This record gives sequence, C-alpha cells and structure tokens, in this order.
Amino acid sequence: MDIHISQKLLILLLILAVISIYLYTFNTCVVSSISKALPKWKHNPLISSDNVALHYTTSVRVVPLLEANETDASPKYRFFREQGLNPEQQLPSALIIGVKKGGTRALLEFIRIHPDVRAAGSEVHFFDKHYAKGFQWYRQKMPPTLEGQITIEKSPSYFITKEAPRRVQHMNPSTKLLVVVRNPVTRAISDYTQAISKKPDMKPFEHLVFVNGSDNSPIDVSWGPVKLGIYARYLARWLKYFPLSQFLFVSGERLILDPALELRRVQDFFGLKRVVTEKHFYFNSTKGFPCLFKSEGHSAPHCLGKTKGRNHPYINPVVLQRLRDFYRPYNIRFYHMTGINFGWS
Ligand SMILES: Nc1ncnc2c1ncn2[C@@H]1O[C@H](COP(=O)(O)OS(=O)(=O)O)[C@@H](OP(=O)(O)O)[C@H]1O
Repeated sequence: MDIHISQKLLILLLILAVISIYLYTFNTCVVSSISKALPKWKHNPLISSDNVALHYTTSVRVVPLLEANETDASPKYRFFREQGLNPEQQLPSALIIGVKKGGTRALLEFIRIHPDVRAAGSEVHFFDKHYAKGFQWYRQKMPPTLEGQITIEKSPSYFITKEAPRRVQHMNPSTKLLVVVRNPVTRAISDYTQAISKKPDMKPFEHLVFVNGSDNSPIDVSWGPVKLGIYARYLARWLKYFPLSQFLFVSGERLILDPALELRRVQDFFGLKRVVTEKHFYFNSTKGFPCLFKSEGHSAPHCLGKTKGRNHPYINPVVLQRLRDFYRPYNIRFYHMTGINFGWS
C-alpha cells in the first residue's frame, strides 16, 4: 500500500518537474530570442538610420500609455501610508525638455518603469505656458514620491522656449536635463505628419519647406518643422544657464533600435541601479517599434498609443537631399557642442 502511494507521489513529482522545466525553457527562449532579434549598435555609437524597418511578429495591445495624471489613491500609496511612509509631491529634479517628436513620450514611459522614478503623466507646460501660476501649482501636478525617488516631467516645448532655461535654473540649478534628439529631417517630417493629421487640408511638405513654396527658393527656416531642427541654436541658450554635464542627450534613433542601451545611459546618468533592461522590451512588427512587456499601469504587453509611430508620407528624395544639406552645418555644430556625433547624414 505504502509503495503504491509513494509511486503515485513520485509520478506526480515527475510531472511537476517536467512542467517547471518546460515553463523555464519557454520563458528563457522568449526573452533571449527578443534580445537576439533586436539589432545592436554595441560598437557603433553613431546613428545613421532614418527609417527603422524591422520585422518581428508578436501580437499586442496598443494603448495610450498613462497620458492622464496619476492620483495617490492607488493601492500602492495606500500600502505606503499603512507602513507609516508619507509620499509627498516634489518639484521635478529631472526634466525631459525636448525635442518635439524626438521620442520624448517613449523615453518617459520607459524610464518610469524604474521604481525610483516617478513621473507626471501628462505634459505640464509649466516653464512655457503656466509659469505665472507659480511653483506651488507646478508641485501639485507632480506624483507623490518617497525620499530618494526622482520626480520627472516632460514637456518637449521647453527646449525651444526662450525663457525656459532661466526659469528652470531659478527652480533648481542642479536640475538634470534630458534631450531626446533625432535626425532633424525625420523630425521635420514627423512634425508635419502630426500637423496634417489635425489639419488634412495642409499644403504638401514639399511646398511648405521652401520659401514661396518653390524648390528654386531657399529652405523656409521660419516654418516650425524646419526651425525646430536647428538644435544647436536652442542648445546654445540652455548652455548659458547649465553646464553640459547636467545634460543627457538621448538618441531618438537608438531609443527605437536599442531602447535598453539608451535606458542604461539614462539610469547611469541618474545614478540609479540598472533596473530597466532588455527584458522589459520586445519589438512589435505591426507597430514597427519597441513595446513594453509590462509597466506600472499595465500588466499585459503594450505599445505606445496611435499618435506615436505614425506612417510618414512619401517625400520627394530631391527635397530630402536639400534638407539634409541644409541641416549639415547645424548638425556638425551640435555634435561639437555635445561632444557626440549622432551620425545624421
Ligand atoms: N517605442 C516607441 N513607440 C512609438 N513611437 C516611438 C517609440 N520610440 C520612439 N518613438 C518615436 O517617438 C516619436 C514621437 O515623439 P514624441 O513622443 O517626442 O512626440 S511629441 O513631441 O510628444 O508629440 C514618434 O514619431 P512618429 O514616428 O513620427 O510618430 C516615434 O518615431
């Protein structure tokens, strides 16, 4: 009888062991195949690709990521209070100041996975639109944090706002400043794509990019999508108020091709443990972008919302070349200022 029971127990244990081995192997394969699938630029810090075309197959939910401000009513904060901890709202010690269409939302959503980083969900626009409301107002827009946690906010318009550098310095001269930059040609097209999605009767890009709409004329530097790409000009203003060591320049291209690598740089810059790693990301071939396995707000795999990663319109290659030529000297100046060659050609 005893022998009969222990045989049954043995078989049960064997089945459990087989299931555990299967699950472990499956998970390891999924994670390692993703990290193998993602292309790496390990030995090449220069970025040259304008259009990222990678093909991996996964199914995914596409959701807008935490666009709304979070509240402190969540179970997590209840738990903190029960433990006698008192999370408080603080002014940000780090800002993602730009650039528009650089990949700022992706960076914010990726870095906020880190347990020591807390972010304002939506763009607050304090240093450009709401400065008159005062720092108290600004602080109330921030999520509650525990001691040692970093509060971060992103409003890409800060980078080009004249008054912003002085105002940020006034708030805190040690503020850490993150700038996500992307090939200004691609950035201009991205900017235009967003504008035309809101105003479908806009003239074609090829018209708006030139003074008088004619390709015999110079590039129209007063047109927003073009003007914003002259990064060196805007950075020069910021450097009057902050040393270069307080900036981290994140490559928008690499944030797509190797998000874990860029996130490592960000965590190092913040002096944080490297918690956000390759295992948080997978590449979604339908979306054409890296997405998250899970984050604070979502336990299931998810990508950024529909307004991130739009299809760009076809642009005449001659016009593209004119734009590349136009930006070249400004890009070189930007590389010298930052000490980084972003490899935009
Ligand atoms: N993971 C991931 N998913 C989706 N999109 C991603 C991602 N990483 C970077 N990007 C790029 O981010 C571009 C939008 O940039 P921003 O978030 O800075 O735009 S905004 O200024 O806040 O409107 C967006 O530009 P478009 O492709 O033109 O839509 C993307 O190219």
